[in-house]
Amino acid sequence: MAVVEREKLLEVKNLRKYFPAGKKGVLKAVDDVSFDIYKGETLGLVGESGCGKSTTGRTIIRLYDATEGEVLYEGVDVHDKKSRSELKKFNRKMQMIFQDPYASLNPRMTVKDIIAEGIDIHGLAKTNKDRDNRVYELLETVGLNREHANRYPHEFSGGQRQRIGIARALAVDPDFIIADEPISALDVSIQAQVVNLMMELQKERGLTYLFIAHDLSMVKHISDRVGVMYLGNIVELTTSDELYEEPLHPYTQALLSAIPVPDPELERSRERIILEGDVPSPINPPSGCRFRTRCPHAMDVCAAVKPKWQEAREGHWVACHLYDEEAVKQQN
Ligand SMILES: Nc1ncnc2c1ncn2[C@@H]1O[C@H](COP(=O)(O)OP(=O)(O)OP(=O)(O)O)[C@@H](O)[C@H]1O
Repeated sequence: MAVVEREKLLEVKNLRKYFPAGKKGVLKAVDDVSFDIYKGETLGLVGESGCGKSTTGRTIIRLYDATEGEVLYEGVDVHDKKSRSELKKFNRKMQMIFQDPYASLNPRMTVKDIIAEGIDIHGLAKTNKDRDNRVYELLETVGLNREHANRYPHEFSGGQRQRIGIARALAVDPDFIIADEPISALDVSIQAQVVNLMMELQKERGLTYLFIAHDLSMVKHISDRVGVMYLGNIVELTTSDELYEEPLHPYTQALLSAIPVPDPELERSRERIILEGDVPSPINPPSGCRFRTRCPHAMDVCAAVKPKWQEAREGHWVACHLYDEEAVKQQN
């Protein structure tokens, strides 16, 4: 895939986001994460609940300050102290769509005012009529219509509310959108519609997406490349096709084995990989490797030395001692 030759829009370098966690010290929600996103691509980010996907997205867009590391947008660090006007410029380029279309829209505002918020902040409409027309156009872009403009969020279904959230994000004509589990709260029948809408908008407007999700099958459908997060780290990153066909990390293999396939015959014959223990929490991370049953090293090496982040094959990155013999040797 030509992705590797494309121009970088975003570079995330050694990003860490720690939260204070009482007497226990710090909670390492994001712990040294690095990746690039190329212009016009969709990078999927998957992993179990609590692994740090949302915190990564929120830190990139500056909803949180980074504890350490850099986020370069077109080569400029978004976390550097900037003037108000520079920050405003960034805010226009990067937008976010949230998981819960019920909670993320102000119930007291009309759809028109919700969508026009960014238009107002950035002074994009010269007159009220211009403002209205922009809102009507955006409603039509996301598959709603102008009659919806004066209604309130509670009058809409989940899928329609997510469309309103998308229209709100598009109102300032961004280049980059972080979609934080935009379909998780929706009925399965509606999920594909929202994903298809996002893909159409990407094609029409040249958008770049960071698409955060639980659902691995939908992520494959929308993403050019996919990163797998585990306990605040990205453990594997490659093209969507390669990740699903030849996953290297035992954690990715386990996540993929949990996706049911429609063919009952095939489903019965598949090996389902069971991960040891509960979903790990960064507040109390497991001391040994959770993948030891899959790993010939079968030792606590992961707890002692973090596996190196390396390109195991061209464009296919992984952090696992299965592919880091040097670290294993040092431990022996
Ligand atoms: N504002 C915060 N203050 C303290 N801890 C937080 C905060 N936000 C997230 N966390 C913690 O950071 C860790 C990562 O959370 P995050 O929401 O990023 O995970 P996630 O992978 O997006 O999970 P989910 O899919 O459940 O949203 C969790 O342990 C969470 O409890």
